[in-house]
Amino acid sequence: MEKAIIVYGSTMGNTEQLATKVEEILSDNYETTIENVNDVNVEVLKCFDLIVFGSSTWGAGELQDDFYDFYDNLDQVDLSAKRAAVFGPGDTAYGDMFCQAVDMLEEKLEQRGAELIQAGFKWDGEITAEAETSIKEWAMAL
Ligand SMILES: Cc1cc2nc3c(=O)[nH]c(=O)nc-3n(C[C@H](O)[C@H](O)[C@H](O)COP(=O)(O)O)c2cc1C
Repeated sequence: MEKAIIVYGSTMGNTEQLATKVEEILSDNYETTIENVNDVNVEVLKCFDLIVFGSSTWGAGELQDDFYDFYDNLDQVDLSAKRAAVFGPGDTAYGDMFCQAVDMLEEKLEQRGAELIQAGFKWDGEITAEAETSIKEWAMAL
């Protein structure tokens, strides 16, 4: 069975909630690992076929705080031959900065050689039952 890792950063629990739904779906087809970004080193990514990052957007279009060191350290790993995808909640009240962390992580993954296999999942507002259904559908295509 192929291996998938979900690495998430979450200040108030919204991204974490989405991450658990992604894991629920991926565990049907992958041997899955789910990690808070605070508890994981970039080196571990080498062991997985599919890499999924989840980050909310904070400040003005910035990564979730816990993601910064990990994001910088991604420059040290070669992710070619890895498949990847990114998700995150945000708020369209932030205009052009809506879910910008998703875009930043996608860009970084591509720079490191990973293949983005699906457009990022961006959710506006509260994590409702509808949000959970939508992210599960997104995860089914991974
Ligand atoms: C101070 C503050 C700044 C935020 N900045 C942005 C932003 O630039 N873009 C965006 O899409 N959402 C922004 N948000 C919304 C959060 O991303 C959203 O509440 C998200 O669900 C939080 O997820 P988390 O609990 O996993 O951290 C901001 C929220 C706060 C409170």
